[in-house]
Amino acid sequence: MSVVPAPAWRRAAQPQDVQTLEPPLFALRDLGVRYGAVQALAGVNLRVLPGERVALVGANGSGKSTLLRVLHGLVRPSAGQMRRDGTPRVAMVFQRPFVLRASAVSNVALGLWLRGVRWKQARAQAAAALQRVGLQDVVRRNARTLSGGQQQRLAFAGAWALRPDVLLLDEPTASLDPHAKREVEALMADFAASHGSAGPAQPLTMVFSSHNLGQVKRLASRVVYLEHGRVLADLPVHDFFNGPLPEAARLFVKGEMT
Ligand SMILES: Nc1ncnc2c1ncn2[C@@H]1O[C@H](COP(=O)(O)OP(=O)(O)OP(=O)(O)O)[C@@H](O)[C@H]1O
Repeated sequence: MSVVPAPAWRRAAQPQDVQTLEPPLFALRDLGVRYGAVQALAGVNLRVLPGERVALVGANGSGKSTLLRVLHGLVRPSAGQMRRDGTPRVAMVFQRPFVLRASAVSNVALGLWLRGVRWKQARAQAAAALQRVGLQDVVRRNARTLSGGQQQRLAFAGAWALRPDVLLLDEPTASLDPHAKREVEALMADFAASHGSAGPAQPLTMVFSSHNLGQVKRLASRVVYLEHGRVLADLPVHDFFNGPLPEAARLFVKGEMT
């Protein structure tokens, strides 16, 4: 009798199959999240390793934002558990970043000040972060008057100023025009090639949600496909786009690519 190997996506969905010497930054086991009657995540098993660039894909309402919020610690699981290795610094860029009616530099500095950095130092770090994202010419502009793309870069500066080990991005280019999209994507690639708070030996880890599968192909090292709060496929990016997929994921990819 010949033994037919399980499809790659089925094997990859089993966390015990992931062999690595490195401890995962995040290890989620049978994790579930409920918002009242809504089961936003169910039975999620996921390990995120240092330096990975994980893309979360799936239809609206499949649980991508919730998963990012769990990783950030903003949403508590209602079932299962999440383990974190050590205390990585985690920063998140939200889908609709909140922008204060204040200068760009004050917007970024405020995030640092709220974490205990003195105001003068916070402003200096904020200015450096704005430079990092190419906003050095609008440091003193009222942030509300910045374009959509600039406001998104402002949000990136806010995250960058925290010197994160893990960067979580919720549909970072969703509402941007093509030019701004390209700029923000270039920034994501640039950040992905950076390192965490411990220096060059510690590559930055990125987890982002996206409906833009071209972007996923360009930026991700691994793709997690969610449907109705469950992980249906968890594959290296090449396998996700070239290998066999569960039917629902295959149809999703086909639909999003057209
Ligand atoms: N605060 C909340 N209260 C109640 N239900 C919520 C809340 N946040 C999310 N949900 C529900 O949980 C499910 C998962 O939502 P989530 O925002 O995580 O999905 P998503 O994949 O990020 O969607 P999108 O692509 O539209 O951003 C959806 O059914 C959503 O309506």
